[in-house]
Amino acid sequence: MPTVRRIAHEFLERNELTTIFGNPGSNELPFLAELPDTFRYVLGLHEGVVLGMADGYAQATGRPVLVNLHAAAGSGNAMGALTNAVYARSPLVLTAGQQVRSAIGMEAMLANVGATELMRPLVGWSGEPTCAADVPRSLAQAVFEAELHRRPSYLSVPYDDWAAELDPATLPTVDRTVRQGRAPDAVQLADLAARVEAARNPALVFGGDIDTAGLFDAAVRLAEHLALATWVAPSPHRLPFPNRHRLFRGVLPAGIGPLSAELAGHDLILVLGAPVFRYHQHVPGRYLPEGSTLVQVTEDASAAARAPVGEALVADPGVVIDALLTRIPARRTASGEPFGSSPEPAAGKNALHPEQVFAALRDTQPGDTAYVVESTSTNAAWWRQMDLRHGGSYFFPAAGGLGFGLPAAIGVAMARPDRPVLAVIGDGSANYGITALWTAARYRVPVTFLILRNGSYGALRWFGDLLGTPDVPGTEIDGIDFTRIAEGYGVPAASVTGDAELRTALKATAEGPRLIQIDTELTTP
Ligand SMILES: Cc1ncc(Cn2c(C)c(CCOP(=O)(O)OP(=O)(O)O)sc2=O)c(N)n1
Ligand SMILES: [Ca+2]
Repeated sequence: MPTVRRIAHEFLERNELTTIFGNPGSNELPFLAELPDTFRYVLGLHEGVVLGMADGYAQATGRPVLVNLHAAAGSGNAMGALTNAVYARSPLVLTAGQQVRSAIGMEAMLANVGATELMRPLVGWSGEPTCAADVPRSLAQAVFEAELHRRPSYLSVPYDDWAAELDPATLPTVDRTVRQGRAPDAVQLADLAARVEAARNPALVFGGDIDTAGLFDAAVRLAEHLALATWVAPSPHRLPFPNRHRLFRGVLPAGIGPLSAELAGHDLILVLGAPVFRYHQHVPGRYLPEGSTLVQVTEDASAAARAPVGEALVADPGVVIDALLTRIPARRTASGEPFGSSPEPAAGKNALHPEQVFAALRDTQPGDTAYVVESTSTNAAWWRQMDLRHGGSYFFPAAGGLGFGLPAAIGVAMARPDRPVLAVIGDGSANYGITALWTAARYRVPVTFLILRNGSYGALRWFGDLLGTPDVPGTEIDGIDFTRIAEGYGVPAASVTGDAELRTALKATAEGPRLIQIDTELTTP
């Protein structure tokens, strides 16, 4: 009779979960034994890195991804990175080994006490089978829960279950398929189209889910068809619309009052694929401008339920975009070049200004480069200088949890070997996932890691001023040499100064991973 392990491997293979991101302990070895050759195990040296790589991979493929962690200690290490995956709506399937059932209550070593509660409220579903015979079904449920709700799930399995033999005839079927469709009905679509048509001055706001769902080009078609001013929702973890498009008006500010002021004059605000909204620094004010109404279209029922303002339609934004394109006559106005150009970059005094660094990226990197960005004081400079015109071009930690950038860049590069991948990482952020450099070297992942070294937690210096606490400790991190750290992990590295040296380094090609360190001037986000 087949073992639980073999049935589980067969289920995972059938559902294309054959890349496992993990860091093992003794509890996990019985699951990892006898892995079929079709599986690929990607080792990360810290569970935060494991989770970040899986998040990048899941975002770049759009598919559920298997993660294998070591009991409570490994699961706990992954929780920071897990907050990003939750808000990126990445369908991760977290599995962790557990002590044998009879040793959990006595809290023997490596017992994951309260395992199903450990990862809540972050995961959507969490389970630990009550017997070996329920492991295959539980694994299937963990996969389908993650895929249906686009929220990580967590499965804890006692390590002696995997070798148990089962009679397949007695098993709940694990070759099920589970699909969902969220198409609004004809009346809902007609109502929405009528509201957009009747609006005097509607505005579009696209969120990161538009890019995750592969709707970047559809968003451009809708904006151009309706000739509407278009924003990106605040705190974007993905770019859903070309940031140099003539209809693009910017990333909305992440304060309640400033966001509302930015949309003044628009009587209908149509939000597609975003929560309403991912505010950040608390700047109170009206949620909407006087006389404005808001309609949110999202697949994320929880985001719809928790919004503080507006109406929501829980539906596939792609279906709604298609419906608006067919139901509303085109309003094409100005023709000509749809894209504008970037302004002259601000110049640094003692080191390069981040705008100069980003202008160098724009001028030297291929147009389809996928950028993984985690440099928290340079967002304004980034959007002023970059010219991103393709879907899947921008990834940022969705919950602002640092340690995403280095690992996620590896995950994106593994998922998309057809696209160049470049990580733009602050010298603060780099330390939270630095062990990812070993994985990049070990698997020869062709990523360029660009470290912006301003010697500080720049964003916190800005927040300190904003919050009236300018003299707080713990924001200076000068003196770190990432080239020597990178070399220690096996990644070739160079430190460059000045624009010309940076451009020369960026134009060079590399077979595997490489790190470039550049000193930059401290700026405000
Ligand atoms: C896991 C984690 N720890 C701490 C923080 C707090 N934090 C920290 C420490 C920031 C500074 C990041 O510094 P950096 O060098 O990466 O980028 P800048 O200098 O451009 O801000 S921004 C921020 O929110 C965080 N977001 N996530
Ligand atoms: Ca910094």
